[in-house]
Amino acid sequence: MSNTEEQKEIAHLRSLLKDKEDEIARLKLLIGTAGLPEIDKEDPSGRTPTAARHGHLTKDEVSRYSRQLILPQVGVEGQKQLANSSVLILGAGGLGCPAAIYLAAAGVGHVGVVDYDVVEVSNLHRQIMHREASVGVSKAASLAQAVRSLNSRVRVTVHDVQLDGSNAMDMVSGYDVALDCSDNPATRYLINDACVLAGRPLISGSALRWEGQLTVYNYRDGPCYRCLYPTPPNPQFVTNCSDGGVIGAVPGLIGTLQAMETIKLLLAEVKPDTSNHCRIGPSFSGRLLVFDGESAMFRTVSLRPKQLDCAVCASPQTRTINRVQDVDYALFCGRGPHDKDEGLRILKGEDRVTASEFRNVVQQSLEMERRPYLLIDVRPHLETSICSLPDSVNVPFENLEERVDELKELVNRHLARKDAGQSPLSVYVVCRRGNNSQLAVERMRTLLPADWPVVIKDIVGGLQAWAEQVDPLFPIY
Ligand SMILES: Nc1ncnc2c1ncn2[C@@H]1O[C@H](COP(=O)(O)OP(=O)(O)OP(=O)(O)O)[C@@H](O)[C@H]1O
Ligand SMILES: [Zn+2]
Repeated sequence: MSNTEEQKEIAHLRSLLKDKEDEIARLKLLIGTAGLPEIDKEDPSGRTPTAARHGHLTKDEVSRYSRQLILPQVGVEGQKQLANSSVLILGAGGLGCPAAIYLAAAGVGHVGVVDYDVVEVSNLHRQIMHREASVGVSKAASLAQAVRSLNSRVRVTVHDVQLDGSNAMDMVSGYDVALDCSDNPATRYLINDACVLAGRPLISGSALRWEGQLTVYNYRDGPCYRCLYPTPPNPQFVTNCSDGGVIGAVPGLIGTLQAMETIKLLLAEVKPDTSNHCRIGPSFSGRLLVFDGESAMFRTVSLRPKQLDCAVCASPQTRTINRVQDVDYALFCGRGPHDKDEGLRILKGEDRVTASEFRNVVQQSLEMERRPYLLIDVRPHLETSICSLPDSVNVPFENLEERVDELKELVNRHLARKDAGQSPLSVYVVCRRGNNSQLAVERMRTLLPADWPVVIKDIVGGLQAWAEQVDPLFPIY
C-alpha cells in the first residue's frame, strides 16, 4: 500500500470511529445520566448489576431494539413501557398476522392470540405467518409459534377458542389493549362492548377486496364502535374475504398500521419527560383511515364523536348494556358469531337435490346417452372460468332478469329436444355454496311462465358440496 493510500485508509477508519462515538454519545443521552450500564460478563442473563438495580435494558435488549431505541419518542422509557405492556390480538388471519409480528418484533412483553379456526390453504396468500406445514393446525398456535421464533423474549398466550359472551370480559381484561383483527359484525360488537366495559382501547382494522380501514375505538374520550354503528348492517350486505375476495397486501398494510397505532398508544402512556417534547399517541381515535389499493389513495375521515346515548359507552346510569353475557350478538347481527355460518335455508327439502343425488342424475344420463335436464350455473362469469361442471350454462344470478329472454329460449330449446325425455323438464341450479342458487330458483319460478312443464331445483351446498361429496379433484375456492 502506498503512503497516500495508507493515509486515506486511516482517515476512513477515523471517520468510522467518530460515527460510532457519536452514536454511543446519543445512546448515553437517551439512557440518562447514568450512561450505558457496564456489562457484567459473569451474569448469564446479560442483565448488569446496574441494570438490575435501575431497571435498565440488558445488552441484548439494547442491541435488538437499537434502531427504534434511538428514536426520541421511544428511548429507554418507551422500550420498557412496551416490554411491560400486553396486547390481545383477536383473529390470527390476514390482519392479525402482521399486527402480532410487528408488535412482538418491537418488544411488546405479552401477546395473546385468539382464534378458534385452523389454517387452510386458501389462507396462505395473505395470512403470511402461517406455513404450508401448518395447514390443519390451530391458527392461534401457528401464529404464536411464528411470534416465538421471531422474539423469544415475548410471552405469548394462545387462546384457541371462539371469543364469545362467556369469555370476552376475562380475555379483554387480561390485556392492556385489544386489536380487532376479526371479520364479522357479531364479533366486532362483542369485542367493542367488552373493551368499553373493561376500559380498554380497541384498535380496529378491516380489509376486503382492494380496500382497507383502520380506526381506534374507546381511547380516552373517543367514540366506540357502537357510537358509530348503533345498529348492525343487514346480513345480506355483509361480505367477507371468502365471498368478496381480497388482495393479500391490503390486510398486510392495515394489520401493520394496527401495530403502529398500538405502539403509539402504548408509548403515550410513558410519563411525560419535560426535557423531551416528543409526545406521541394514536392518530386514528375519532378518525377513520380508508385505503383504496386500486387507486393507491389514502383518505382520512373524521368520525362522529362519542354518543351520550350509546348503548354501551354512555354513563352506567343510562347505558343499556352492562354485561356482554346478557347480549345475544349473533341474534343482534342476524347471523352466527363467525363468518363460517351454515348457509341460507330458503327452499324446502323437496325443491333441492344433494350433490350425490345430482351425481346419480348425471350418471343415469350418461348411461342413457341423453341429457334430460338443464344445469344452470348462476355464479359470476369470472368464477366459472376457475372451474365449472360439464354441460352447465352460465347465467349469473345478478343478470337473471335482464337475460330472461335468453333463459326462456334456453328452456324452450331443451323442452323441444328429442332427447329431453319425459316432461316435465328438470332444471338444476348450481352456485358456489348453495345460497344464491336457492334465491335463483325462487326468481326463476317468477320469471318463467307458470304453465311451462319445468321443475326447478337447486344443488345443496353448490360446487363446494360437489367437491366434498362427489369429485375430490374438483377445485374448491
Ligand atoms: N369470535 C371469534 N373468535 C375467535 N376468532 C375469530 C372470531 N371471529 C373471527 N375470528 C377469526 O378471525 C380471523 C379473521 O381473519 P381472516 O378474515 O383473514 O381469515 P378467514 O376467516 O380464515 O378467511 P376466509 O374468509 O378466507 O376463510 C379468522 O381466522 C377467524 O377464525
Ligand atoms: Zn359508544
